[in-house]
Amino acid sequence: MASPIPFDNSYARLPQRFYARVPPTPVAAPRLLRLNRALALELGLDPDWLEGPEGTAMLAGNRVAEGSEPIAAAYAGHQFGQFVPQLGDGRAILLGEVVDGAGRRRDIQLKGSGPTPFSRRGDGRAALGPVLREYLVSEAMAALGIPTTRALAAVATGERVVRETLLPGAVITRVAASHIRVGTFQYFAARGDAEALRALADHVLDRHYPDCAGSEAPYRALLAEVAGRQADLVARWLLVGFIHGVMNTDNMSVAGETIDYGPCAFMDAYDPRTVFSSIDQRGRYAYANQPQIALWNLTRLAEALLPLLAEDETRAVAEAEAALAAFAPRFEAAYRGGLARKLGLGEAREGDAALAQDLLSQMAENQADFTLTFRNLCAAAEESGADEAVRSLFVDPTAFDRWAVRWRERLAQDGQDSAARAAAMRAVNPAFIPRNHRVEAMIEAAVEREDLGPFDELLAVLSRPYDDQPALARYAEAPASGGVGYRTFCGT
Ligand SMILES: Nc1ncnc2c1ncn2[C@@H]1O[C@H](COP(=O)(O)OP(=O)(O)OP(=O)(O)O)[C@@H](O)[C@H]1O
Repeated sequence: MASPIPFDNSYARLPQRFYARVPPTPVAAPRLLRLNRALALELGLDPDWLEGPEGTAMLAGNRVAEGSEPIAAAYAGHQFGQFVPQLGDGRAILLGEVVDGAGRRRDIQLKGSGPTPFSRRGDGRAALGPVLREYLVSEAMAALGIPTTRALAAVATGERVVRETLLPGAVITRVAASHIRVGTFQYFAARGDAEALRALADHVLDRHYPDCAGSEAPYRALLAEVAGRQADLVARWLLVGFIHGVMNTDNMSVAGETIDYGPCAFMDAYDPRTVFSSIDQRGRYAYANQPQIALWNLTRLAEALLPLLAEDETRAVAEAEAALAAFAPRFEAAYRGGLARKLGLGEAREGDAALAQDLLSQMAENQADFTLTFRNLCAAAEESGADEAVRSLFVDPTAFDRWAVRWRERLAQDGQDSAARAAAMRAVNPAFIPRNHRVEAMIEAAVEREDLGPFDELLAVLSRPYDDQPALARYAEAPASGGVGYRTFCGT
C-alpha cells in the first residue's frame, strides 16, 4: 500500500535480538473514533489521508503501510519490586519512526494490535475504556506542558475483548520520543549481553542525548542526564497532583516522558499518601513516594549499565553513584522552584520552602482540593477579597487564614505588580485537570452508549488547562466526595 508517511526507522540498525518482527493482527470492523489532527500535522503527516480508508486501515493494524517495519520490542522490568526477565511488547507494535517538523524523531506505535511473541497469556488487545483514558489523559498532560507520550488516534475494532466481562475493543496509536525503557537495558543486562547493552546505550545517546555522546565519559553522562530528566518529570507530576500508579521499571522511559496510563489518576483532595491503583496494595507507588521510586528505578538502570561504566567493578559502582547523585538536587530544584512559582513567589528567599510545606500540611489536614486551592490562590494574590474561594476549601478555613497572613508578608517582599503576579500564577496553576469522576463518566458514555460527546468536550476543556473557561467551569469542580475511595484498575 502506498503511504505518504515518510518512515525512517533507526531501530532497523539495531541487532535483531532487540525485537521480533511481527505485523499487527487485522481486526473485524475498524472504525476510526478520533484522530488527533493537530498532532498529525506536527508530525508532518496528512490528517486527511489518516482519516481515509487507507489511513484507518493502518491505524487499525489491518494494513501495513509502505516503509513501515512493524516490530515488537523486547524488555524486562521490575514490577512492584520483583524482577521479571522477560516482558516485552505483548500488545503493542511499533510501526516505525518519523522525523517531525522540528527535526525530532518520534515513534508511531499501535497498542492493542494483537499478539506478539511477548504476549505470554495475554490476548494482545485493549479495551475501549482504557484506550480513551490513555488518549485523554496523555493529551491533557501534553497541554499541561508535561513531557509525555501522545495519542494520535483511537480506532474501534468491532471485536469484543474478554476481561471480567465482554468489552468493546480498540486500538490506540501512541507517539513517543521513543519506547526505550529502563527495562530494555535490564533485559540485556540480565542476559549478560554486554555487546547489546553497548549498542542500546549508543543508540539512546545518539537519539536522545547527543550532547552526552561527545563527553569524556558518555555512559556516565547518559545515566546522569536520564536521572536529571526523570527528576524534572516527577517534580512536574507532583506539582499537578498526578499519580502514575505503576512506576515499574518497564514503565519508565529513558527519554524522560510519562508513559503507560494504565492505573494513573489525579488527586482531588490533597493527601501525600494517596494511592489509586487497586493492584498497589502496599502503597509502593503513592503520590509522595514517586521521587524515591524514580531513584530506585534509576538505580536499577545504573546496575544494568555497570559493565559500560568501567571495567573494574568498584570503579563502575563509584561512577554510577556519582551519576545518580544528579537526581536529588535536580528534583529539589524543580520541585521547590515549581512550588514557589505556584505560590507567586519571586526570587528565592529563606523560609520559602517552609512556607510552601506549611500550606501543603494544612491542605492535607483540611482535605483541601489540590488543584482548586492553587488555582483560587491566583485571584487571592490579586486581592484579599478573593480569599473566600480558597478558605472555603479547608475544613477549618481559619487554618488558611493564618497561613495567608504569612504568605502576604512574603509576597510584599517582592514588590511585584499584583496583576502580573496573578497572571504568572495562572500560567502554572491549572484550572482544569482530568478529574477522575469526569474520566469515568466519559468512559461510561463511550462504552455503554457509544457516545463520544463527553470525550470531545472533556478533551476540548483539557486542551486549555490554564485558561478560565467560564462556560465549562463545572469541569473544574471537585467531586462531592472529595475523591476519597477512588480506585483505578490496571489498563487492559
Ligand atoms: N492484553 C494483553 N495481551 C498481551 N500482553 C499484555 C496485555 N496486557 C498487558 N500485556 C503485557 O504485560 C506487560 C505489562 O503490562 P502494562 O499494563 O504495564 O503495559 P501496557 O499498558 O500493555 O503497555 P505500555 O507499558 O507499553 O503502555 C507488558 O509487557 C504488556 O505488553
